[in-house]
Amino acid sequence: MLPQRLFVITGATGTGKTTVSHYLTKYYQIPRVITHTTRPPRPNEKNGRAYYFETPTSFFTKHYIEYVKYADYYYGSSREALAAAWHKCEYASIVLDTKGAITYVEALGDQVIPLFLTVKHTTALVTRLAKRGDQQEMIRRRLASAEYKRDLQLPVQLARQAEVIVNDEWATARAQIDAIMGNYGIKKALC
Ligand SMILES: Nc1nc2c(ncn2[C@@H]2O[C@H](COP(=O)(O)OP(=O)(O)O)[C@@H](O)[C@H]2O)c(=O)[nH]1
Ligand SMILES: Nc1ncnc2c1ncn2[C@@H]1O[C@H](COP(=O)(O)OP(=O)(O)O)[C@@H](O)[C@H]1O
Repeated sequence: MLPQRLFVITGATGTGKTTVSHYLTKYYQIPRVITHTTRPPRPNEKNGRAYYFETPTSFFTKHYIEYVKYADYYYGSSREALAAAWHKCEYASIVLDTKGAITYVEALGDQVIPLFLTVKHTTALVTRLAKRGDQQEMIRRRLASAEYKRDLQLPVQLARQAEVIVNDEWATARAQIDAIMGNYGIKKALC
């Protein structure tokens, strides 16, 4: 049996984690582990696709590998969702904050391939979040949070394994992702 591997996509808000996850699904058929959150959906976010959207009560009825509080909302990833993604393909991806990414590296070791996303100038992030349709108050709270500031830096616990992707220009970031996939022998339309 082939080893199961997990691309853990992490980095600060707006750096392109969701974009990368969608790219891996669309062009490499790598399934994404869907996580749970108490955050309200943004425009175009559908329940069961972007997240499982939960109430503060329903959130705590699930079984989590880990969960975090990020800028006032809870987010958690379940063992069942990871198993479901690995059932489809020996590679899967998950989008996590850096705290969650560290938990996964500690739990799964070299099965985890962290992809740390960053940008050269954080001013670009504000524009991106507004363009994405995030409400102004949400952007303000998000950028003022300790979690946002923390996630701008690559944590030391991820440094050995992480691929750092500077996503200023999508064409450049995409080429780097294609090169990473190539290094793992992953071809387009893998599963
Ligand atoms: N630890 C952990 N982080 C999660 C989980 N689901 C989502 N996140 C992270 O929570 C943070 C906030 O997510 P979101 O509200 O969608 O904002 P975004 O980063 O602007 O797309 C991001 O860093 C996500 O990667 C989870 O199950 N566990
Ligand atoms: N290289 C890029 N240049 C400009 N806009 C981008 C780039 N990468 C992603 N975006 C856009 O920026 C917004 C935030 O990206 P997203 O993938 O949602 O980030 P995250 O999941 O890290 O919060 C989205 O509207 C996305 O389409």
